[in-house]
Amino acid sequence: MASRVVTPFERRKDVHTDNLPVSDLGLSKRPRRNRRADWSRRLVREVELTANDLIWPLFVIEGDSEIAVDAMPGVSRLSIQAAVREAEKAAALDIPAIALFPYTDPLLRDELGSEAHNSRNLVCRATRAIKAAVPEIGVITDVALDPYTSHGHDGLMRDGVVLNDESVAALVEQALVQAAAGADVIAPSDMMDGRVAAIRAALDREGFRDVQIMAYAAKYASAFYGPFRDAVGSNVALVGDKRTYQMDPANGDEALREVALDLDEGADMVMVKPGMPYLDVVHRVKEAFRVPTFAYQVSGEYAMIEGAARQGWIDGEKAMLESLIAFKRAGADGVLTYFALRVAQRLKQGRL
Ligand SMILES: NCc1[nH]cc(CCC(=O)O)c1CC(=O)O
Ligand SMILES: [Mg+2]
Repeated sequence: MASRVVTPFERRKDVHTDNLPVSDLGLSKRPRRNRRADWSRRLVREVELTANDLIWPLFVIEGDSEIAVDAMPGVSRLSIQAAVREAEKAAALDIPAIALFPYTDPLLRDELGSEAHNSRNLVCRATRAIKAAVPEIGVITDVALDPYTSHGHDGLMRDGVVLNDESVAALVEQALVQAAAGADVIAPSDMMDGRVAAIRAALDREGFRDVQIMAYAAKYASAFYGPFRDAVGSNVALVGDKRTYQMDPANGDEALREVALDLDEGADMVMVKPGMPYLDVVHRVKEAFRVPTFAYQVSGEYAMIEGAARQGWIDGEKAMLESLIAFKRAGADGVLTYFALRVAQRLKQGRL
């Protein structure tokens, strides 16, 4: 992009500095030298954001109409046909992958989350339609029962307890129908122990050896998921909270243990979630394991930036870009972000 020649505000005639006393600290080291000109700032820049860093989460819903997500201005639940069109747009802008999340009809939700392993469910049909129309884009599907259970939890429940091993069996079935529908990447977001190994074994057994696993390895019990739960309708019913399986926000070392387990069990990529409040975790994971590491800028983070921007309280475009470059600086190889399309459009136009 051509950089315009502008008079630094220091040298503008209308800014009166005549009365300032001259002073010289005699410094030999002046970090500001590298920051004086746009060309120099670009030259010393350490990390860059490109379309290749982006994964775009999309919400899908049955029927033909788009339904706005109240707490995520600018985000809607899309029909399968609309999701196909958005996937086409994303591919044209070189976004490598999209991640699908369904709003399931409440009538299809039950105690067992049975709809999760219906091979004709919304996510499976959306995956088939997108892979048929836009084979070049990666499709990531979420493995967890919360969009399908009447109680809103990610696993199966008995006497108020979210069961681990029983849930893993259900998650394996869910992963298999997604892989059969053409998902390129299975992304377990449920935080049950041992689910990566179980899913890997089942995928291999059923002929899906090349289907990748992106593990939500360090997923925290977070208030920043609020708008997402509204979007997929899992908040209405949610009994209690998810602190018996999602991580305590106070823990960092534990994230390294979780990531080590998921890698050991066969995860191809790992994720830290949420994003911005957990950049230290992203950094530690990348430093410790040097594996493909992703961060999820979750719904509540999007809502904070976009909500404040729409009020005119912050510059939304700048806050969006700053938040995303921060993930790269922390060591993330990529970011799941609801801003993906907007950022990719800007990158294409060279407006960064
Ligand atoms: N297992 C479901 C799931 N997968 C992704 C998100 C959150 C994504 C977001 O907030 O954008 C959640 C919500 C939750 O765990 O309650
Ligand atoms: Mg784990």
